[in-house]
Amino acid sequence: MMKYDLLVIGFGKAGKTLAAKMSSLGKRVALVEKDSEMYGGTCINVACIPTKTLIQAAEKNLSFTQAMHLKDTVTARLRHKNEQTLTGSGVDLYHAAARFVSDKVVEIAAGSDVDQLTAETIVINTGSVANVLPIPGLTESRYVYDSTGIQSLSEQPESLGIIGGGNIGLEFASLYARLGSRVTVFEYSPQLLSRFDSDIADLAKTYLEEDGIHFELSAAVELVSNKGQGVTVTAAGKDYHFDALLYATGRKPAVAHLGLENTAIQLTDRGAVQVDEFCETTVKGIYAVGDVNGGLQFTYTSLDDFRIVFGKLTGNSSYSLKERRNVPTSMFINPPLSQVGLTEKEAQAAHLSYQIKKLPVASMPRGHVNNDLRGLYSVLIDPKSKEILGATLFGAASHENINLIKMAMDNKIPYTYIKNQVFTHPSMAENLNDVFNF
Ligand SMILES: Cc1cc2nc3c(=O)[nH]c(=O)nc-3n(C[C@H](O)[C@H](O)[C@H](O)COP(=O)(O)OP(=O)(O)OC[C@H]3O[C@@H](n4cnc5c(N)ncnc54)[C@H](O)[C@@H]3O)c2cc1C
Ligand SMILES: NC(=O)c1ccc[n+]([C@@H]2O[C@H](COP(=O)([O-])OP(=O)(O)OC[C@H]3O[C@@H](n4cnc5c(N)ncnc54)[C@H](O)[C@@H]3O)[C@@H](O)[C@H]2O)c1
Repeated sequence: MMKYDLLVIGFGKAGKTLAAKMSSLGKRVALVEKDSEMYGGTCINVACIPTKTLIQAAEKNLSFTQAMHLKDTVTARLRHKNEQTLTGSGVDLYHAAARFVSDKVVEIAAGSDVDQLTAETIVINTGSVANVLPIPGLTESRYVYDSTGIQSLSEQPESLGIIGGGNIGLEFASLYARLGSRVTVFEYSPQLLSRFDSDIADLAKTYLEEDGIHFELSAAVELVSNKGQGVTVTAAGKDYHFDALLYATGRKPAVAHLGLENTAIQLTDRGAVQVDEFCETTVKGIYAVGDVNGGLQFTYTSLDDFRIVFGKLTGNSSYSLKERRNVPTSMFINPPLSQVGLTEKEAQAAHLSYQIKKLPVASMPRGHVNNDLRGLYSVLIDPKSKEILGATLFGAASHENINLIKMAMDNKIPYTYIKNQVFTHPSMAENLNDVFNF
């Protein structure tokens, strides 16, 4: 049995970064990935990078075929680069499925080849998989896809149904509508984007509708079936016919087939690997990072899990999940919708004293240069401490500018600093002067 200092299961963001870094410090490191088409992990192969490449391509008016080709080129390039970086740093890469047979022994299987590895430190980084709701016909019907399947269609669907109006559902709705498909989104909740303040959520819905997307809210899909051509969705007794159907109703930690029942590793009641503030599981020396540990499901939070585990393994435990705060988000609809800290309704629910200011993109010079006046930047401050409580930026460049606000919040930089900061012109960022001008 091969013995390593560190064994990483899964080629995810946290795991691959940790593996390369520990190897560069002279440790013996192995990484096991079950699918060679997933070298580099979910983000670069079937998630963030391909979807944003497709969105960008659609915005440049590329055809469906051109957009798909560009996406395949980009992901293949990154997959190759990730493999080279990992093996180039001295990590032993195993193309095999990993499964625990005991706390510190992992069986790796590639076809009929089975081997065992052991390591002092083991890191589980197996990601997540799409939730499959128990809707009759969902898994049995043809032309039904999850977020991975919908990225490899050979032909553009003229009509696309989407179950779920969250991150994945709305990003694909926006993408396919821009490519020219007729899109209908079935969302269970009575309000779209219910996490956001209602003015922002309503504005986003209006823009998505202007792009041709149709919404069925409070929709409980009862049945998916194949009647004649394509796929049929039945909701509230009514049939809707599509060429293709995407389901995007959340993702759950990938723990199946990992053999955790052979270990003392506990799961949470939501099926994630239970971890402490250092991402350590209930077995000392075994860590779980990224989507599999039940935290926020973003590439950048997986990377932040790496920082925590790397610190712990190298004798610096000053940063942990307890210190993580103000995690920003960006949803890549058109224009992008970004958020950090509190929304107004959250500030109200917490009975905080706050002031809010909103600035429409239509009053921003760069909005006119872009010839895109859609959106609204909205910020919340504490009038006493002058600290920023939160921001929702809906409009061009929001996915960049939200990171500036996060930095100010983390460092308790008062809003007055941004109000008076010198920004380049004409930029979207310069409008932070005005939106923070309380
Ligand atoms: C369509 C889509 C779009 C997204 N867009 C964004 C975005 O724009 N920005 C963002 O920050 N996040 C986005 N996300 C979320 C983001 O992709 C994930 O949070 C992130 O990739 C999770 O990374 P991870 O480190 O948990 O592991 P992953 O990157 O998921 O890696 C896990 C790896 O483990 C492998 N594996 C699983 N089981 C085994 C086993 N038993 N043995 C060996 N290998 C195994 C898998 O094959 C996989 O390669 C998106 C997700 C999806 C689905
Ligand atoms: N830009 C980004 O950062 C980005 C993009 C895509 C995905 N992601 C990550 O991937 C995760 C998973 O994305 P997701 O969109 O699958 O999950 P999600 O939690 O964002 O959205 C799921 C949606 O499905 C709805 N839903 C649940 N059951 C339903 C039903 N029976 N019928 C109709 N609608 C139903 C929910 O109300 C919700 O709106 C996200 O939480 C996010 O962390 C991030």
